Amino acid sequence: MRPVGSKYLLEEPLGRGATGTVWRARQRETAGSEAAVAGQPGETVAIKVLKEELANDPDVVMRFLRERSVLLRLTHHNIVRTRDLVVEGDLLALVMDLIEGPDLHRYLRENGPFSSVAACLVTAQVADALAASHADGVVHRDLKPANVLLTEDENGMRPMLTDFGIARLADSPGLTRTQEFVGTPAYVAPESAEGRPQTSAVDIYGAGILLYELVSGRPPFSGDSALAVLHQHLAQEPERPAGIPDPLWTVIERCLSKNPDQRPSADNLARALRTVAGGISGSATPQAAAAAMGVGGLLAPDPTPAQVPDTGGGSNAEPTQVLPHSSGAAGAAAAGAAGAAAGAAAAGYDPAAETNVMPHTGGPGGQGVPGDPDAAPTQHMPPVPGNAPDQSQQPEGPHPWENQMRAARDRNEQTQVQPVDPSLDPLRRRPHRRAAPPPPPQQAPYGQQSYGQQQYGQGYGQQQQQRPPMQPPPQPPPQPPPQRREPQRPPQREPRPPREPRQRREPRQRSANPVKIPGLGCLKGCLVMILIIAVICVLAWNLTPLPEWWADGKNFWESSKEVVSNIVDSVQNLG
Ligand SMILES: Nc1ncnc2c1ncn2[C@@H]1O[C@H](COP(=O)(O)OP(=O)(O)OP(=O)(O)O)[C@@H](O)[C@H]1O
Repeated sequence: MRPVGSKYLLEEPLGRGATGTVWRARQRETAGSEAAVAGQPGETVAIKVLKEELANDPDVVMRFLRERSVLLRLTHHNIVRTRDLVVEGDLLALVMDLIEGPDLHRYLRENGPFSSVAACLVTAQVADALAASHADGVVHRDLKPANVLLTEDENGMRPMLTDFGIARLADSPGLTRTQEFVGTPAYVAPESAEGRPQTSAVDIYGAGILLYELVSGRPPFSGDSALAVLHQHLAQEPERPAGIPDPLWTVIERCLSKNPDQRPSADNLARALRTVAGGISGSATPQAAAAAMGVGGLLAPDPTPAQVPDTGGGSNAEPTQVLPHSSGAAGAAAAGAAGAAAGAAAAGYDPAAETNVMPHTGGPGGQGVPGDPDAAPTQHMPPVPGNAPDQSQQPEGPHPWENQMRAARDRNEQTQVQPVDPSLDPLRRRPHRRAAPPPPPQQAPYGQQSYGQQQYGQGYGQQQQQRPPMQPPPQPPPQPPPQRREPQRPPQREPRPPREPRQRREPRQRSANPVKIPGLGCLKGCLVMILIIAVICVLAWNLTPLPEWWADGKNFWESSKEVVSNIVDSVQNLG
């Protein structure tokens, strides 16, 4: 069993995705006040340990720390709760509630498609989770059956949406340096595939695909390669599976609109699906059936969808929305690319596979490059020539956070999760970023307002999971006796006021001439100048008639000695 921080022990792997491995783990001791759920010793939890390449990416680390309060406060009846975020040396991990049931992908594989009514009711709960997160400004961006876990409660099967924040953590400039984006081809919205501005409507598209898959057993678009699938998202209408009631098909079609503005809000989707479920069930009343037939009127879009900045999708003011994204290829490029690149990405492509790291729709003839052996279905594709982001915007030199991480690693820190002061966010000043990151989420709401109180005081109130109020954060808990740590840390000092960030200094230029001019304070220069003067004097003495005029033909050394002894005599006489 491997410890994670001082608080958790990894027991056995539950599964592996493109962004990390999920472990069943046990709480070793109660977590400190920095965790959303302190937990009890012996309690079982699920821990997602992020892949090394993510954990080593300073941008991911920065976002991990900065967004911890967003992730920790995202609580809903249908969202797997994130209990804690752990940073320890090279390791980044999310501690979650352990859900014992299967995920929807596995459930579908083992049990086949759902009835139309069941599919509506399951997707309605997923839409509830999306409505809550969108209201908080969080866009999931990787909605798919594998990210919906099923648990049983007194009301039957309850879907729980997980992996919130993973896409946003993984979608790092460090990764997008290679002009890739994170997503799963079968569930990627057209605007994401094309690199157009993204909003919470991408999640509605994902919900539409999920709903389609629940009733038909397969996603609407599939193909031999990732690009072939992306092409269909962009250009092809979904085929209507046999036996789907009209109102349900209306909902699916609206969710799968190519135009994000025509997709319903998550709230409206949930309401519409419940109306459809009520109207198509065997025991439906005529009124319920009529209401279901009029479902189109319930599918109003979100007038203020949560934005995904840096995709061109919104302002940078919202801390919860920063999802940097590299620019992508035009739809036409994708369409043209699909066929040509089909062979490149064909091998091993599974439309329902785990999150893929995908290019922004590669250009014609794109060749696959070796993928990550840890995540076999992950597909890396080359960038489109001419669509590569401006190289001048690439970061140069070490990332400011590298120093902080290195310092943390050198101290061999255990479970240090620190809130980040917005004024200290070094990325705000990074020249390569187009958009300054927004201020980090406020610490104040901890313990003051539960998520449900903030967003759904009345509506979904009874569905909210109330988190126990938290202690005011920043005083770190006393450290456990160090196992590997060398010297004892000094006692906690008063927190310092935020310092003005230092400008990065240009590396010092060495002069082409290593000898400084005398008079500018350089001893070496003085000595060299004295030497030069002495050489000039010797040359002048030997090559000019100076000795005849001045010293009756004596050589340089004799006359020099005479001059020096005269000076010494004069000084002594003066004394
Ligand atoms: N909180 C949890 N409790 C129990 N099992 C979980 C939990 N979270 C994830 N799992 C399981 O762990 C496995 C891997 O999860 P992970 O999220 O890494 O997979 P994935 O969604 O395919 O990956 P990715 O989103 O990175 O592509 C899945 O089978 C999932 O069912």
